[in-house]
Amino acid sequence: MKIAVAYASMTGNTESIADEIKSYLDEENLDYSVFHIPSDDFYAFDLVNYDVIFFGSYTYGDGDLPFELMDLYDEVEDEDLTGKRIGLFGSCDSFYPLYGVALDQFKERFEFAGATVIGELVKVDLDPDDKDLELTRAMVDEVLAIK
Ligand SMILES: Cc1cc2nc3c(=O)[nH]c(=O)nc-3n(C[C@H](O)[C@H](O)[C@H](O)COP(=O)(O)O)c2cc1C
Repeated sequence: MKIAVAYASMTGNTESIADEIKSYLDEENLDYSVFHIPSDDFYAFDLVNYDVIFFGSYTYGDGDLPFELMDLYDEVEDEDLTGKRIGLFGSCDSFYPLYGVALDQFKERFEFAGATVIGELVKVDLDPDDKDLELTRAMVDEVLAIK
């Protein structure tokens, strides 16, 4: 099973969730590749190389996608992601009316491309607390179907 953890994070909160996913995968002795977009190149066509993708996005602007994920979002439409299992996570801020909607948009787009988005969307209000990290691990369990 090939696993990727791919995410964008401007101020580090989404990265903290990604770090929890990485720790958990390490504990389970699972191999994975990590992409912090845009420092690491990761395009829509890279998704097809993985069976499982943990994909992280914060929400920006007025319920917008992060700028660095916009091309990927557009190009997912052209990929066939049938059979891919995806878990979505990201930091948001409940101060904003459009709370974490980037994740809803990615869910819709990944499903359009044939992928299965599994478990709850892990929307975290700013930096993750212990409860958020528990929910993150529960999402990973569901996506991997390991527990
Ligand atoms: C200019 C600006 C606009 C934002 N707009 C939203 C928004 O519409 N909805 C939301 O849930 N969060 C919004 N946020 C909050 C970010 O998603 C939040 O700060 C998050 O923790 C950033 O994640 P990161 O640390 O991984 O970069 C906004 C933040 C900024 C600075």
